[in-house]
Amino acid sequence: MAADPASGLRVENLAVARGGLAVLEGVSFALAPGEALVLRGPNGIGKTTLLRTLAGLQPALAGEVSVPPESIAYAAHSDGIKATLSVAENLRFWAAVHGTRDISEPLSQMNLETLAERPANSLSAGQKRRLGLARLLVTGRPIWMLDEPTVSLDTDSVALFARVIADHLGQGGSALMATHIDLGLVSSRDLDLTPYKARAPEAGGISGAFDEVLS
Ligand SMILES: Nc1ncnc2c1ncn2[C@@H]1O[C@H](COP(=O)(O)OP(=O)(O)OP(=O)(O)O)[C@@H](O)[C@H]1O
Repeated sequence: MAADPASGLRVENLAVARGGLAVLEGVSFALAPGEALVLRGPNGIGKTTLLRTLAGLQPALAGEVSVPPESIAYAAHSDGIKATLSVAENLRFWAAVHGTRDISEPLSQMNLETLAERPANSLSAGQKRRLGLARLLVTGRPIWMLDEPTVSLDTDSVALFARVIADHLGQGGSALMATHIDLGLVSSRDLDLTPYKARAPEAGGISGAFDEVLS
């Protein structure tokens, strides 16, 4: 049986793949309630792939994850926004899906009150990003996974976002983030994924045969 999400997230010996090829192998870490962990590593190392796997959007090649995807709220680049619904309708939709609370607090926390009746497809990139982050608040899920959450956000919105994360951590939530900026969170740690880069397939395998055709 899966562990209680309140006891945090443990990942052991995880291997993940993209496009049919192993990207990361042997990834192990723990994320305690109240803690933020920032994934680091060069472009293409597998930060997004790791987040997608933990969120249950794709299967792992190997390894153990201590909590089910239902404990995790994932915010990706595309944010899951319904373009033809208004900001408020988007949040009401997600609140209904997750059986959670009123949307007024998330609207105010992400500074979206004056945009509540605007169709989502008329928002700027940064405003869309704020709506995607407000969605996290209505999920009521304890573990947030965020892929470059501050892209397109202006300085004030980054500060707003950092406050929302700090509140979430203060309430016993946790956050796993791929971000290149320093959010100034007191309790955050870094996890460099570079040492977990999967070994290249053996020469003579499919890619080896492909090289021979090209040469
Ligand atoms: N749809 C796809 N099909 C095949 N390969 C993919 C696909 N998306 C990503 N990849 C490859 O998978 C590997 C891991 O990509 P991923 O997006 O997880 O890296 P990342 O660390 O998040 O990168 P970045 O810092 O650039 O966002 C890369 O080599 C990438 O080229």
